[in-house]
Parts: sequence; structure tokens; C-alpha cells
Amino acid sequence: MAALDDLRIRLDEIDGQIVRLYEERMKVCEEVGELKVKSWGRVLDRQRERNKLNDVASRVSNDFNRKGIQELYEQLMSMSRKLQYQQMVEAGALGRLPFIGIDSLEKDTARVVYQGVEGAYGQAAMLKFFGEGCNNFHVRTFRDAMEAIEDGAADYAVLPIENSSAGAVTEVYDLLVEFENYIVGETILPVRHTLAGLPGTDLNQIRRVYSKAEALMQTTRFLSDHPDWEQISVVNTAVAAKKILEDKDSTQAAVCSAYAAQVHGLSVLVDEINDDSNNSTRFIVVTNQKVFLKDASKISICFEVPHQSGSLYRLLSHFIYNDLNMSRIESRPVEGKSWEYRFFVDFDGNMGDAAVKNTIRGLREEAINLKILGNY
Ligand SMILES: O=C(O)C(=O)C[C@]1(C(=O)O)C=C[C@@H](O)C=C1
Repeated sequence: MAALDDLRIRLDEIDGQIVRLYEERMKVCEEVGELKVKSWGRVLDRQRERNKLNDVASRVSNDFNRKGIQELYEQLMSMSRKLQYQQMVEAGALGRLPFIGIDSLEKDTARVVYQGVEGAYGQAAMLKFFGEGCNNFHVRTFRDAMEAIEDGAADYAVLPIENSSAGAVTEVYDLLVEFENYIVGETILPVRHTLAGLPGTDLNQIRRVYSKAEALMQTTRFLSDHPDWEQISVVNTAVAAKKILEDKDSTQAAVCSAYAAQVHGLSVLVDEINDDSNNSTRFIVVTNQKVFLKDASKISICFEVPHQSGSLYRLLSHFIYNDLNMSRIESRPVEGKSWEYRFFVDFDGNMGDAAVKNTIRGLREEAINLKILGNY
């Protein structure tokens, strides 16, 4: 048997040939790219790639190598596509993304909508982002807020998208797909839940607790010490507080913020009852125009993937290749298609960056229903 050193010398020789051939292959792909730029054609040719995979698979001697050569060629062709997307972008074949860069949001004159009633965390987030004196109104549901934006009744909506302990606010993700509204800002609000009731209420009297489902989830540890309390979910924590005041029933309490308790004339019975003391919620600011701040640094997109092995992996490789940092990925079922998913991805970047244009160009060709949700 040959010694290890000898085998490695042979491998080095083979690799030298592979590297040389790889560069030769990429040169030819670059020429193909030039033709595609001239004809403003598509980079991805699925049929050609399928034929190529079949062809190389038919040339090897066993099943193990068949899988291997196909994986290798998938990678090779993905590299040539990435080179060609770059050529397209450099030649201006992508141009600007359909968003207009602006210097700042007109916060002073804006009319803003939030979901819930006075005292809602959404109101606190809105005041944090737009300032105490901002012109605002509230609606009952997230959908109402999206509609108010789409109809032009409000310029901006402030909506929760993610909580640090309960995770995604899935309804808002789905609404971002359904409505032609775009994210232009975000703000993170620390969430401190309290147990609030009518003034003078004793904890022993309580039989029912009202709150938003997520808030009940975020206070599980405290509530599990009171297993006899019935937990009832309502649309918003401030709605829960309002209900306690209106019902005038001291067997009831609400999980809400100290602010909501104060707004609705309740007493804080137990302060800071959230399981995680760093609990915070990220709110997004949405508008009906395709605009982005020129100094924006985060992009949110969503897309569906073909229902095939490796398709998400291949799409995400665009971020790696273009050296973009992905900060979040979330999936939601695609309506009407059982077990198929839409992925929501956040990544660092600005729409003016070549790396971002490159990535979007690749994803637009290779993913299904790509939507840019905003740059903020
Ligand atoms: O044949 C082409 O059109 C190429 O650009 C070459 C190539 C490849 O690498 O083989 C790359 C991308 C296409 O999707 C198909 C094949």
C-alpha cells in the first residue's frame, strides 16, 4: 500500500488540475454572463442545470459518486450564477430597487395608528418612536391598522413583530405579505408586566385573569403559582385592563403594563411578574410607500422555496457569498399549500449596496414570490 505522503502528493496533483479547470470553467461562464447581460436574459437556466446534473451523474461508476458529483456540480453552477448576477448588477441590468431613498421620516406631521386601546404597549412604542406629542389614533386589530395605512387614513402604523421570550407575532408577519405596506423603522420596548386589579383587591379574591395570549405566556411562572385562576385571552393587555375597570369585579385581574393600569385607574397588585426580566418587544413602523432611509442598515424580505431537498440551503448561500450577515429567519405556512413554507429573513445592509443588489437579484430569480418588506 502507498504511504500517506505519496497519496497526498497524488491528491495535490489532482487538485492542481481541478483548480486550473475550475478557473477555466469560470472564465467560460463569465463569457456566457456577458451574452446574458447583452440580451438582458435570465441567469438561471433550470433545464440546462437539470441536464448537466443528469449528464455528469451518468458518467460516474457508482451511486456514492453519483450523489457526490451532483452535489459538486450544484455548487459549481451556483458559483457561476453568482458570478453572472454580479456581472448583471455591474452592467446596471438590475438598476435601482423599486424603493426611493429618503433622508428622514416626517415624524412631526405624521398621523400614526396603533393597535389596542390607550395604555397598550403599542402606544408606548409609538410614543417612543414618534415622540410624546405625536398625532395618533388607535384601532382594534392589527389588520385594522394595516388597512388604515393602505387606505391612507394614517401615514404610519406601529405593530409588534417579535418578543424576546414569546417569539414572533405571527399574525403581523402574515399581514406584511398580504398588504402592500412596507417597514421603515423599528423600536424595541422593554416589557414589564404587572398584575393589576381594582384598588383594594386582595390576591386571594382573584378567580380570573385577563390578558393578551402572549402576555399570559410571558408570565407563566407567576401564573402557575395560582393554578386555580382561570386565564382568559383578549386582544390586548390594555383591553384587559379596561375590562377590569368596566366590570368592577374584584375577582378579576389583568396582566398589563403599569402604564395601562394607571390609564385605566387600576392598582398594581404585583409588579414585574414576567418570567424573563429582560423581556422586550420589537415593534416595526409601517407605511404604504416604498421608501427607505438612506442610512438604513437592516433589510427584511420574504420568499417561498421550491419544495425540494436543499432549496433553502441554496437560497441562503447568496447571503454567504455576498458576505451579508443574516440576523433572523422565521417561517410561516404558505396559505393553501399544506406543509409548504414562506421564509422571512432579516439581514444587515442598505438597498444601495452592491452586495444587497446582488443578493436580491439572485433570490428574485431563484426563489418564489420574493417580496422586499423594507429597509430601515
Ligand atoms: O449554460 C449557462 O447558461 C451557464 O451560465 C452555465 C451554467 C453552468 O455553470 O453550467 C450556469 C448557470 C445556468 O443556470 C446554467 C449553467
